[in-house]
Amino acid sequence: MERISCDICIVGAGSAGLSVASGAAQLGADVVLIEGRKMGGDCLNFGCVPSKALIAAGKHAQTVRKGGMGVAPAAPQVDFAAAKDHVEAAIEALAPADSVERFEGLGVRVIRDWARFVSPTEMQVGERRIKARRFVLATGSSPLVPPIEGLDAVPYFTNETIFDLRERPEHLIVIGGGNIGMEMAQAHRRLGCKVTVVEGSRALAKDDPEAVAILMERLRGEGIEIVEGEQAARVTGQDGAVTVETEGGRSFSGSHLLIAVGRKVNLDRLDLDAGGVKHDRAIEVGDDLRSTSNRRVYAIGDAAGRLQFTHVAGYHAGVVVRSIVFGLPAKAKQHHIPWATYTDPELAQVGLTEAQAREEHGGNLEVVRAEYAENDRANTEDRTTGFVKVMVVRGKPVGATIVGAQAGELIGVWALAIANGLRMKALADTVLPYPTLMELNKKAASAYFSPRLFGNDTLKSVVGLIQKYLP
Ligand SMILES: Cc1cc2nc3c(=O)[nH]c(=O)nc-3n(C[C@H](O)[C@H](O)[C@H](O)COP(=O)(O)OP(=O)(O)OC[C@H]3O[C@@H](n4cnc5c(N)ncnc54)[C@H](O)[C@@H]3O)c2cc1C
Ligand SMILES: NC(=O)c1ccc[n+]([C@@H]2O[C@H](COP(=O)([O-])OP(=O)(O)OC[C@H]3O[C@@H](n4cnc5c(N)ncnc54)[C@H](O)[C@@H]3O)[C@@H](O)[C@H]2O)c1
Repeated sequence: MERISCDICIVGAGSAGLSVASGAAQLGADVVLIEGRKMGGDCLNFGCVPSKALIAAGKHAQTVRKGGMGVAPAAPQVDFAAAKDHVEAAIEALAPADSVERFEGLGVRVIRDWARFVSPTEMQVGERRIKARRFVLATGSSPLVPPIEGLDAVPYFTNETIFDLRERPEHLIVIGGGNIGMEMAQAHRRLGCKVTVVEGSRALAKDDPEAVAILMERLRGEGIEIVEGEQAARVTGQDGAVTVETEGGRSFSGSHLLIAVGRKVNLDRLDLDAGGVKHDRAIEVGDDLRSTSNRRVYAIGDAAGRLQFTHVAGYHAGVVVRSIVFGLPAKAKQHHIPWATYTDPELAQVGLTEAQAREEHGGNLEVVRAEYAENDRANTEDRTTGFVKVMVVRGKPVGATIVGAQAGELIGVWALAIANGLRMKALADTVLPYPTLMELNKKAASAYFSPRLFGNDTLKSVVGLIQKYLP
């Protein structure tokens, strides 16, 4: 058996693990990186990249279908397998950045196998025993397969298999109306499938209901059947013909089934008990992302059981690099983390929603808005659906919600403001190029000052005096 000693042993080469590996190795630490499946993890292979590529193909088809601005609408000729080639090409284009070669080039020792604890200070990886000063568990998550009656006997897809499907599903039934469910529903609909979403409570329930309502109207307008408040209880059928029955007694039939009901943290292979690492559904960590029971161990990304996004994985990586490599105190915060759902229109959030802000700040809250319908660029491009809504407390933004074109880009300004404690004045004072959608953000910031400026009688009296005496 080979024995390896290192400074940092990272388990999982997804967004979280790779970010720690590259940062720590480039700063001079001796790093071992272990990956049991595919380099790049979920985001590259089964998550963000393939989903955004498929969404882009759907958007293309929709542009043709919709026509407008003098261009005749036409039925798009969709080659579903070619759309999947595009998905594959996007993954291939990005894969070198996550490859063994790149990381070995940075001085990381990469081992392709599964890792498990054998003691609080050692992991076993195949025939190798690894002793490390610090372990970083970045094992990610997998699709949760719920205990729905009959599911074990019916063919179904998850995010790990749906992108390999090369024949267009006639009618895709999606169980779960979260981020995955709604993004995949619209992409498939636009590529020519019938789509039904069966959601147990409310679709996109973590987002602002007013913004979600606008998105739902568009999705339903495109012909997606979205059934809310219907928990899937039983499935029957075979290849090409599946039926979902709900607790409420309704049933929905289609040709293919996608399960998108949430995530399960990958802990099974780690033998956490042997490592003395406390866990429930995720690894138990404090805000420092350090195990509460084994101080050599950190958990980051999806494995930390907090918000599950690629940018959060990257952020966690920065926090632990600071702590492990420099020995400095570091904590992961959550109040400044944005997210976006890449439907059309996009939906994005950072900080508190309006409801959360009302609960937390009561009478101190002011909500300011800007409408896409009043933005010049949105009008020139016929993208007038949506709004920017900013929650402000004593001159500082505490949350922002955007639904509309490029919401995922526009939310960045509010993420910057909240992360850095900027005041609304900073945004109102910024000069932006005209005509841009970004001006929506400035308009919302200006809306905060308008009543203070233009509805201020004292100020008006002062202006009157100045005007009287100015030469
Ligand atoms: C369909 C879909 C779309 C998404 N879209 C977005 C998006 O647009 N934007 C966004 O921010 N987020 C998105 N996400 C979420 C994002 O993909 C995850 O938050 C992110 O990939 C988490 O990174 P991670 O490094 O924590 O885990 P992962 O990427 O899951 O990596 C963990 C790795 O650890 C390996 N591993 C596990 N156990 C062991 C072991 N014992 N030994 C060795 N290796 C092990 C796994 O094989 C895996 O490769 C999406 C997710 C899905 C499913
Ligand atoms: N754009 C993005 O950033 C993006 C995209 C996709 C996924 N993700 C990440 O992946 C995570 C997982 O996404 P997800 O959509 O699988 O989970 P989710 O938790 O966001 O949504 C799951 C939905 O399934 C519903 N549900 C659960 N059991 C059900 C049942 N039996 N019948 C009907 N409905 C049921 C829930 O009520 C919930 O609305 C997200 O939370 C996010 O962190 C991010």
